[in-house]
Amino acid sequence: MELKIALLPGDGIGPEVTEQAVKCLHAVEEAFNHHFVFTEAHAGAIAIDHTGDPLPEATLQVCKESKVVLFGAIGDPKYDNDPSAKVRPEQGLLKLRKELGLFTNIRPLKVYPSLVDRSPLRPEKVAGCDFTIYRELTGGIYFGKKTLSDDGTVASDLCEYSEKEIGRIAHMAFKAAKARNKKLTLIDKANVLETSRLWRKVVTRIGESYPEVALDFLFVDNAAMQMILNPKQFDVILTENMFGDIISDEASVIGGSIGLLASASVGDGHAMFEPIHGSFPEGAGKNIANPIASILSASMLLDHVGLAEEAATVRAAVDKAIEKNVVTPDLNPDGNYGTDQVGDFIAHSIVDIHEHISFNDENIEAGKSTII
Ligand SMILES: NC(=O)C1=CN([C@@H]2O[C@H](COP(=O)(O)OP(=O)(O)OC[C@H]3O[C@@H](n4cnc5c(N)ncnc54)[C@H](O)[C@@H]3O)[C@@H](O)[C@H]2O)C=CC1
Ligand SMILES: CC(C)CC(=O)C(=O)O
Ligand SMILES: [Mg+2]
Repeated sequence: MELKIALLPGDGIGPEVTEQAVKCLHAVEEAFNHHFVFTEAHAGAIAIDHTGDPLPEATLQVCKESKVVLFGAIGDPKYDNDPSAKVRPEQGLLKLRKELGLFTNIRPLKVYPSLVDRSPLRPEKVAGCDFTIYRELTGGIYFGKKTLSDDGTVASDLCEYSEKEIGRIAHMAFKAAKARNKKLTLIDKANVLETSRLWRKVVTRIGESYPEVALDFLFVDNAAMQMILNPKQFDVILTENMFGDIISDEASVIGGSIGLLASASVGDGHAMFEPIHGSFPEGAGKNIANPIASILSASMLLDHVGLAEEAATVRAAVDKAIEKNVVTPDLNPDGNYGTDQVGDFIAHSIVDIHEHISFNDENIEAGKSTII
């Protein structure tokens, strides 16, 4: 298959982890005889440095002309430490999500058996934990009107949702739940927020078309607690933009590190794949960032374009690295493996696994840590 991939490494550790994902995609090309055409472009702080714009028009064009986008991370302390900055790296990412119509962000969490002891929670609480978060990505408070009074003492951010915005992601989450363990939990704050009450109404109505899926509701404060008390109760979580952002970082520690969590953003036709973490500026240039979230994002990309066996092979190679403890310091502070070495190991394993294992429908499905 010939496939056009837009590559936006971004800032901080973004380029380092994306490099490993590209290495793994090259290994897939070699093993399966595909041809991937990468076009690299700037986004985030690096794009501001070059053009003054965190999402230059040329970058947006590259993304629109490619079948899929592989994104690293954006963000830089020089903007984080300057609250008065008018142009910020994060605006580029938000605009990109909006422009590409990526209204659904899928963030799967799976606890690897060999990492159970890395979780800050007790092993029996987390062993076997496997759920997926469906986070709305192009609406809500991140996109609402912002105001700041002339004297700078009063600010506001508007949170707005329409039935249409809620309905389209709700259908995707119900379909995912139907294909998984048939449970959907809507996380909201319907005891306080009007937007949350609209979410409940729309999701309840849509739920009638999915009678096999058990729907329940949790207020977000309780959900944050339940995530730690009993994470195995979850199957598919559906939530709005900001709650999903927060809950998914919290969920990531269950599995041992945020450096393991990948995501797929889909919607009107375009699709983008990125780790859930940020640019981890303190880790940049030190060869310590975990590349697995980026590599698993690449595996979600392969699934998305119909290359299921290739995606399963990447996941199997990641499983092998984790089982053999070929992991970065976030998972093994006493180990000897950096970002590069983990990327090399997984890339070599992809070729090796392809030579020795033939995936059928059953074992492809068994590695279902990705799209649903
Ligand atoms: N999608 C994106 O591009 C995102 C960008 N950001 C931006 O990133 C910058 C830093 O934000 P933070 O709040 O510090 O979040 P962050 O996700 O970059 O880092 C938080 C902590 O998570 C750990 N971590 C993150 N990625 C890791 C990896 N691959 N391997 C090992 N450990 C990892 C580190 O301990 C780090 O201190 C900010 O400018 C922020 O706006 C934040 C979140 C998402
Ligand atoms: C930096 C934000 C725009 C995004 C974020 O934190 C995320 O998508 O997880
Ligand atoms: Mg986030």
